[in-house]
Amino acid sequence: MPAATARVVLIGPPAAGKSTIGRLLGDRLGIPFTDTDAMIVAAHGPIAEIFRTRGEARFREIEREVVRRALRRLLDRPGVVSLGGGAILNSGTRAQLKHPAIKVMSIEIDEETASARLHGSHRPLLADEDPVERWKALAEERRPLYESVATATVSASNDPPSTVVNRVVDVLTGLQRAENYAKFAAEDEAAGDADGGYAEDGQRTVADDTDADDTEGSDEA
Ligand SMILES: Nc1ncnc2c1ncn2[C@@H]1O[C@H](COP(=O)(O)OP(=O)(O)O)[C@@H](O)[C@H]1O
Ligand SMILES: O=C(O)C1=C[C@@H](OP(=O)(O)O)[C@@H](O)[C@H](O)C1
Ligand SMILES: [Mg+2]
Repeated sequence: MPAATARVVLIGPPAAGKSTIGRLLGDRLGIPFTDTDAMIVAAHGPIAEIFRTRGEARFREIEREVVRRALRRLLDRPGVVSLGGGAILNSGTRAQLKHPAIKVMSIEIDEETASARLHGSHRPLLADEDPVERWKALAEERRPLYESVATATVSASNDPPSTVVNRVVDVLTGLQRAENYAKFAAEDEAAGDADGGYAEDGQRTVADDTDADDTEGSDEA
């Protein structure tokens, strides 16, 4: 995955590991990491406090502004941005996430994993008698929104953060390869190479050092 072009956003329900995985991914790729909740806390104080004194609607307004800036900056330079679980509730945020330069990784966990991670959680939306039930309802309700903006989905249940990061890097590498191939094919087409580099019998006619030895009739065979 060439870090120079990586623009990655992590979305998903609370406790999926967006903040944890995002930080490790930024380190791995050597590009800046931004956690929009941390930016909110730095500017406005603890999230639970914002919910308590100003209400969820005001929190969502503050969140939208912070996310808008973080995603704009992501277009100026590579980076990893972890959003809060509810950021995708905003249609403007969802529209920004549709930018083709941005890869949106939806981090998924199952109910058992969430249950193991929610003990002692300070998330105001899960400060309920039954936080796991509340989490399930939130995750289910938001699922269509996560799916509507996700470039790919990565499972984070039952695996340590390092494994999840590897999985994200693998997905990003695959996406990059597909993009490079599409670019190559488009350039090839534009250059007027009507057979796309293949002869009628399917043999590659463009020089390619990776499979030269496998070519039937090759001098080296
Ligand atoms: N893959 C993982 N395996 C085990 N624990 C994890 C993993 N990812 C995150 N955690 C833990 O789960 C909790 C929630 O992680 P966090 O990164 O804050 O999630 P999010 O930002 O999605 O709400 C934290 O205590 C974190 O240390
Ligand atoms: O799901 C949500 O609506 C929220 C998730 C939290 O972030 P994490 O998803 O990082 O826990 C935080 O933004 C706030 O408590 C609201
Ligand atoms: Mg987080």
